[in-house]
Amino acid sequence: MTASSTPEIQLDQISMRYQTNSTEVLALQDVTVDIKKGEFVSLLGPSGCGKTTLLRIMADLIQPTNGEIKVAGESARAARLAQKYGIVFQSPVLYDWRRVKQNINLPLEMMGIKKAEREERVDYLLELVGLQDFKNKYPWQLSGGMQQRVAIARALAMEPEILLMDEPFSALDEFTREHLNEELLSIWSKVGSTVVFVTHSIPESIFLSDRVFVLSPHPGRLSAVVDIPLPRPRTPDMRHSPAFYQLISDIRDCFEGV
Ligand SMILES: Nc1ncnc2c1ncn2[C@@H]1O[C@H](COP(=O)(O)OP(=O)(O)OP(=O)(O)O)[C@@H](O)[C@H]1O
Repeated sequence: MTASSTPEIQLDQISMRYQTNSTEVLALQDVTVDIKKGEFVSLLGPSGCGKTTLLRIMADLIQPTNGEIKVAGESARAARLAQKYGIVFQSPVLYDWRRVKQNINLPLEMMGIKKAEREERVDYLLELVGLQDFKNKYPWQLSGGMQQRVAIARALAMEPEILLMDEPFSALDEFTREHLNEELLSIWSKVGSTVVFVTHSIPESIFLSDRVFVLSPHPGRLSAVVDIPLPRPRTPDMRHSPAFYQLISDIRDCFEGV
């Protein structure tokens, strides 16, 4: 999978100020960056540095106080209305009374897609996330990692151009998380979406991304953009390579002194 040079998401001087009764929080200040079509980028930073805020601005769930965002040359609102986004949250938001296949089917039903096409697409998605044998189970019968795979399949149902993921694996154990990182890359190589992935894990951001956007807190600023030149496909052994350790060290250095 290679990213094209066309900017898919353009953030220009984005600032976000939250107003509560007594206080004001400057959550983001002057974030300017382009994300290319087909690129996999991570937003990395400590708790409270504005990662979720930035993702929500990209998704058109909240409006920035200042600055402009363009998605494929149009507003984020136009992109949302054109169903360009798939979103995966930290905890999988699944309907417990619907079977796995019905959860994945939901956005397709809502869009009025014909039954035969829906069935074909759900089968493809189940295969993509490796859950064919579990399609008739209910979410509560699945492990946390499997539930998150259902959420990913559902987010991909409308074939979104852009997949926005907010710490999707942070509640999972280390083994499951690393395994799902590999699966996510395999899925991404097949669907070709642009991915924006929020994490506070340095190794996770390196393993997944083409570029890592390092955010520093109070106020949230883009303090560095780090290229990850590791070859693709990424393999588990890369996590133990000198190049990987060097990138961890480089990114740690970005946090020093901020
Ligand atoms: N709705 C809100 N009202 C007021 N302040 C908010 C609101 N949402 C976020 N904030 C504040 O904005 C800052 C950035 O929050 P945000 O959730 O974007 O950070 P984050 O990097 O995603 O954190 P975490 O890793 O803990 O999820 C924080 O100081 C937070 O308290």
